[in-house]
Amino acid sequence: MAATSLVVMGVSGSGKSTVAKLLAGRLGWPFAEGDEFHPEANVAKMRAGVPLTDADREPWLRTLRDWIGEQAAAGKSTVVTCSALRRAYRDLLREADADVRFVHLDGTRELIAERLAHRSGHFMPPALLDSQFAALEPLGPDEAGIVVDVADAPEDIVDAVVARLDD
Ligand SMILES: Nc1ncnc2c1ncn2[C@@H]1O[C@H](COP(=O)(O)OP(=O)(O)OP(=O)(O)O)[C@@H](O)[C@H]1O
Ligand SMILES: O=C(O)[C@H](O)[C@@H](O)[C@H](O)[C@H](O)CO
Repeated sequence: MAATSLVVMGVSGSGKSTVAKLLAGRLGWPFAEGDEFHPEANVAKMRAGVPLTDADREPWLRTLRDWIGEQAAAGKSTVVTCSALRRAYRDLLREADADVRFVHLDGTRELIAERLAHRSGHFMPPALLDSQFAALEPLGPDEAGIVVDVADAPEDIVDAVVARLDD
């Protein structure tokens, strides 16, 4: 049985880091913060308020895919944060030799903008939120994964994900 990788996805500020760290702790699975896999040029671009292009994201997605694959080859299931906004990005991550499933943190622009307005110490400017929603393609019915509501508390979201792991 292949190892699983749960990719916690959604727009900037949807709570990926918050939820994924809790989830990884609960499951005891290795965790990767997708933000840390960006080439320096991508971080500089986002910091400057410029949305990433498909070409910018491709090398980043490849390194994440490779990390998932390496862990799976060692028999380890993983939790990863990655915005994974477009289906093509998720297709790339699914190339990993693992059971790759997505957890979409779904919420309104209003709620997420409000949270971003109160977050400090992060390179991603709130002004990029509209571009994130513009790029977002929700999970298709044929894509393995679940959608959770970010209005719920992080612990409740983790409970919901764990409860559905055996689906
Ligand atoms: N379910 C939640 N309820 C209340 N506040 C939350 C919830 N999830 C996250 N937050 C808060 O919202 C802000 C954004 O969360 P977080 O940094 O985890 O998002 P992110 O998706 O990882 O963002 P980015 O993609 O920009 O790194 C943080 O200040 C966090 O504390
Ligand atoms: O695809 C993207 O535009 C990026 O991945 C962003 O979403 C950031 O990495 C992150 O979510 C912001 O901190």
